Amino acid sequence: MKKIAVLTSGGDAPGMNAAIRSVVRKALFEGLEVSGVFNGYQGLIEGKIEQFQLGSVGDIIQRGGTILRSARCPEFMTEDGRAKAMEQIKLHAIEGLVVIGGDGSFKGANELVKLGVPCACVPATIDNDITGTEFTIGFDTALNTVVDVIDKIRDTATSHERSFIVEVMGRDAGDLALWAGLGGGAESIILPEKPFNVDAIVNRLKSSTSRGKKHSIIVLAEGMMSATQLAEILKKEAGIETRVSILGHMQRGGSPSARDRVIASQYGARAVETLLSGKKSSAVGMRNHKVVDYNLEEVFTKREKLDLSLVDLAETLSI
Ligand SMILES: Nc1ncnc2c1ncn2[C@@H]1O[C@H](COP(=O)(O)OP(=O)(O)OP(=O)(O)O)[C@@H](O)[C@H]1O
Ligand SMILES: O=P(O)(O)OC[C@H]1O[C@](O)(CO)[C@@H](O)[C@@H]1O
Ligand SMILES: [Mg+2]
Repeated sequence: MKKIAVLTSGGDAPGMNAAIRSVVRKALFEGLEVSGVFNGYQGLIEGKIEQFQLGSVGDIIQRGGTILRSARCPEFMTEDGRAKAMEQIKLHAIEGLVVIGGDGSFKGANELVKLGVPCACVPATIDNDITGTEFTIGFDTALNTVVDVIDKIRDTATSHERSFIVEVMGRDAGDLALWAGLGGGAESIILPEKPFNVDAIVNRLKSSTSRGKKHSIIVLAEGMMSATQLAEILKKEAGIETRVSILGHMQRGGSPSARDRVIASQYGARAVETLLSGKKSSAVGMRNHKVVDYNLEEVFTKREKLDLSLVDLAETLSI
């Protein structure tokens, strides 16, 4: 193998830059040529490909977002789109591709594998929703961002003796909401993975009010419902007034946490090693504090269950 390329795809995640740096520098260290593909699969289709040197990834380990830019690319979901991407891969003599992104980006890589392109996938998404790895790049930074915001909301919730609903990203997964709820001391956490029980939430709010607790924070995962919907339900069913705070894209921004930089550095280098070792279709990740690589197919099997005992713990601790 003489030349590989790297791209970032799907929603950006803090730590993607640290992963790009790791891929590029490890590849150069191993004597490979390495190119950066701009704008994800869209850039692959359009041939937005540049050869990288050591200096191309200088001063980026601490930066949020992705210097390669990212995209959601419907054209790549079509055979025609992928055929155009294959022309560029051949034109640039790319023999292996590192795809940094989420589950959708991994599906895209799997399609390229079927067309004969060896791919190594690096999990990077604030959603933490990739089967086979305990942690994705970006999750830790987003978690710290959300907890920081919950702390701030609690100040005003306490001062005004109000209940707040904080809507957290995560697409269909509740990981970010669960960890942020526990870390932020939320009174209730509502997740797509757990049946929604309006009575239980109302009872918790009422019993804490009767004990003199006048404020509360409900953390809601976006995949369950919208915060506005939940506020309406609580108003209609129990006459409970809440303020709504939808955190939105601020959760994807900011300088990556030290932990995200470390795992990004580990994952990126491991992805290059898997390509060099001749593996054609792999993903890297973390299991029991160890960096691993595994067959990409595993990502598309059923997702491990979220540890819902953490919801019970959060509720026990916030009575
Ligand atoms: N089944 C598929 N076949 C081919 N390409 C796909 C497929 N699914 C997704 N992709 C490609 O991957 C891109 C990114 O996927 P998606 O928008 O789901 O984000 P992601 O990688 O899961 O990241 P995140 O969820 O963090 O935003 C898509 O826009 C598309 O170009
Ligand atoms: O940035 P977009 O395209 O609006 O996508 C938002 C989605 O992307 C994510 O931020 C990352 O997958 C999800 O949590 C969220 O549902
Ligand atoms: Mg995804």
